[in-house]
Amino acid sequence: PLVTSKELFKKAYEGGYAIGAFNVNNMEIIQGIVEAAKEENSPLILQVSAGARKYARPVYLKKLVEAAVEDTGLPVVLHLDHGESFEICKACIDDGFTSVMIDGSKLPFEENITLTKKVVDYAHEHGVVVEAELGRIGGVEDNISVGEREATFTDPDQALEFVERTGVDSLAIAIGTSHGAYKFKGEPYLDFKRLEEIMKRLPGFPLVLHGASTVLPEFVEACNKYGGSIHSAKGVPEEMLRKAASLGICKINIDTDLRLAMTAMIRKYLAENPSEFDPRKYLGAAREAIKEMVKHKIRNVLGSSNKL
Ligand SMILES: O=C(COP(=O)(O)O)N(O)CCCCOP(=O)(O)O
Ligand code: NA
Ligand SMILES: [Zn+2]
Repeated sequence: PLVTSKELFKKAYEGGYAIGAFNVNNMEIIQGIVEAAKEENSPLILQVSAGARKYARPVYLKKLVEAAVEDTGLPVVLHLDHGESFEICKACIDDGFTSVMIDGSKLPFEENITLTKKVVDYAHEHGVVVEAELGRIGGVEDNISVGEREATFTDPDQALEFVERTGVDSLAIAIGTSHGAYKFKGEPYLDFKRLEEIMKRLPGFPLVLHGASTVLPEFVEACNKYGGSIHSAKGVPEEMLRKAASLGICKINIDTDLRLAMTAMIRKYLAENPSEFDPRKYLGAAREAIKEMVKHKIRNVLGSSNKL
């Protein structure tokens, strides 16, 4: 069935593990992710960005996720990733999503609170949970100085006030990650001191880590071996993610690692099978690559195997 993340996060917090939140854009990606979670007996969040809704059109993604739930019997959270307006959150809630993110992190503090509270009120009326964001998760190429770090990372006192005033169910925090494949120019760094300060103020409250792909080198190399050109790509070491999962981080967002695994596999397949032109061959190989990547994340990063 489709479920909210409320109980999943509570168990994850107490159990010292995290739930994977994987972005979906088409059938093969959904199938690969869900097959992995089934085999690992793991709770799962499938998340849809605004870009995915535009690419696949909402009804296709909704029906594909419903098909995955029917086919596997898995409890799945269907989550809107980075909703930027009340309207898109409302549309997803009305469309049967069980969780939405309202990302007001670009707004001033008070406006983020007002917008988030409006979404929380509507969502809670409909039995849906809400994730918000405080602090700026960097863009793709951000490499920020200490000064900027203070300005963009989540302030622990503000986090407490934000949660109290909005009633939000989970909070995406900024402690050094950024979206995409180019997260760090220097050494990877997550501000665990800041995470612990936030946890002190919000004991037991589910925190969310965005920009949590590792950008595994073997997949970047495979992309480049078969015609790709991806350079200076760097992500969050899996050791750091395991530490975050053992702490108050209950949801870990992963998209880039799936993109790299899928792209490497398709490039490799086409290079090694030049006379093949049946899309099921390379899309099927891509599906397998997604499945293996998600199983790896569940086992090696999230710790959510056999937690269903
Ligand atoms: O935190 C993350 C993923 O972080 P990652 O890039 O480290 O995997 N996410 O929230 C996923 C962002 C996906 C963006 O999707 P569109 O291209 O459709 O806008
Ligand atoms: Na955790
Ligand atoms: Zn994100």
